[in-house]
Amino acid sequence: MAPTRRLLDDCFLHDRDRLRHAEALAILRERIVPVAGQESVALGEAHARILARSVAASQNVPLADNSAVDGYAFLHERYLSAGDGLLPVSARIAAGHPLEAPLAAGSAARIFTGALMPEGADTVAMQEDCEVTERDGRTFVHIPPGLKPGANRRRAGEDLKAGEMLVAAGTRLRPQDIAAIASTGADRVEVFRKLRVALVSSGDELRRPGVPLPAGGVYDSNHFLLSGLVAASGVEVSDLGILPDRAEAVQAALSAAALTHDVIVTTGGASRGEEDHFVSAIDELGSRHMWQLAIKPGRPMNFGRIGDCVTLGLPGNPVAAMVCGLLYVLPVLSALGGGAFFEPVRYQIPAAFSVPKKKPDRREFYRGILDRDADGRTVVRKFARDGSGLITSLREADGLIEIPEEATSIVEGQPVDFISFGDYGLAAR
Ligand SMILES: Nc1nc2c(c(=O)[nH]1)N[C@H]1C(S)=C(S)[C@@H](COP(=O)(O)OP(=O)(O)OC[C@H]3O[C@@H](n4cnc5c(N)ncnc54)[C@H](O)[C@@H]3O)O[C@H]1N2
Ligand code: MOO
Repeated sequence: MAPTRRLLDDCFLHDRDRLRHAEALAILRERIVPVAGQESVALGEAHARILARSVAASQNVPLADNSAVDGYAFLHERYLSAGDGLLPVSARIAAGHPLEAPLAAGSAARIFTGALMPEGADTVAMQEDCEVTERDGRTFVHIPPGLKPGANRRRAGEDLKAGEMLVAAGTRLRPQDIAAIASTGADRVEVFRKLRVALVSSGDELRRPGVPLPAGGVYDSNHFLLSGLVAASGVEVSDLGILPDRAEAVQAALSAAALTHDVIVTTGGASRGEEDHFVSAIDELGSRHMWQLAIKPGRPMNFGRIGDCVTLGLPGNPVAAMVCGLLYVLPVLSALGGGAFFEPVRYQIPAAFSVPKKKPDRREFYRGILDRDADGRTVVRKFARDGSGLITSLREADGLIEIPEEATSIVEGQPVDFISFGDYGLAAR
């Protein structure tokens, strides 16, 4: 039987006693209940929103057979029997201007990409392959041999069939999903309402950029890191600014914010120094579901609730804030907002580095840089410096290298798990 872990109440524990990544995810998955509110939005407003009601295709796409190329349309059977492949051109059909009558028997139609196939034609030859001649004031086209019946014709419903499930409820709408819905003629979708997310930074040392720093001051860079990360998941962000290191001020701000937000994301003040007040504020105002994880960086991460509002407390060190933002905050926002509690894809990539000694019992995340070895194989390098305060490492990296709890060393060439920033839309271009 797995040993039960006690509720962690101090930061001087051994990693063995801390909550593991998988346990933290299990707690989050279990305790997050999606918001109920829904609304109808126009497709133009639907990007990154989470679909609340599944959408089925109301009609075939394409609606009718049409030409895939600019060329000449004809009836395959007749072209075979014509022998020399020479057909008179009896019509011209542009996209949006269908032929009113059937195509004259034994003739071809000049046709353009996307134009409706006329009745009496089933195949199209590309114009580059055809030879056009004028004879006695009439135009003839020579269709090359070897075309299969139905060539270059797009069939009605080949993209979507009427009635087919198109996008399932719970999907975060991507441009290609919205394009598919638009292709069926629907102009609105039912989505979950936007989550209201409050962002709070904490620490007497912090200042917003634009003012001079006092001695010992630090600019609040995490605000911009986290607001960008969460805004990309289609939520409404309110900026609650910087809270001082005073218990009453932190409590007052959190209890007020909890009344008007679905989620409060804090950064800093997450460990339990005397100047760190978030954890005690959550204990005072609501309940804490987890704190102190067996991960590096990100150890002081916490999760709790004040009334109906979920609180996610991220460490102040920027690298830890980003790691926790990607691994915990984004899946929580997705699940709360009606979507999936998603797991990032792990790519197995050979390590171009070695770690002779890793502490067991904790999961470590290094900043990984993709590279090629002498044979052209993709490998992953580790950003040389480990500091949790190095924003540079987040900018240089292509993603996170994830080393599981049980590992005690990494040998060069060994495959390691890689989580790509690109999968979050955060790749450098
Ligand atoms: N005795 C212990 N000390 C520390 C522990 C521990 O377990 N025991 N954990 C360390 C770890 S791990 C981390 S991570 C940090 C995080 O602690 P906090 O969340 O309480 O963060 P702060 O102490 O407020 O700040 C840490 C660091 O980050 C800078 N910071 C804070 N907020 C921002 C911001 N918005 N933008 C940019 N930089 C920020 C802050 O100035 C500090 O340098 O605690 C370790 N200590
Ligand atoms: O684990 Mo902290 O989260 O070192 O940066």
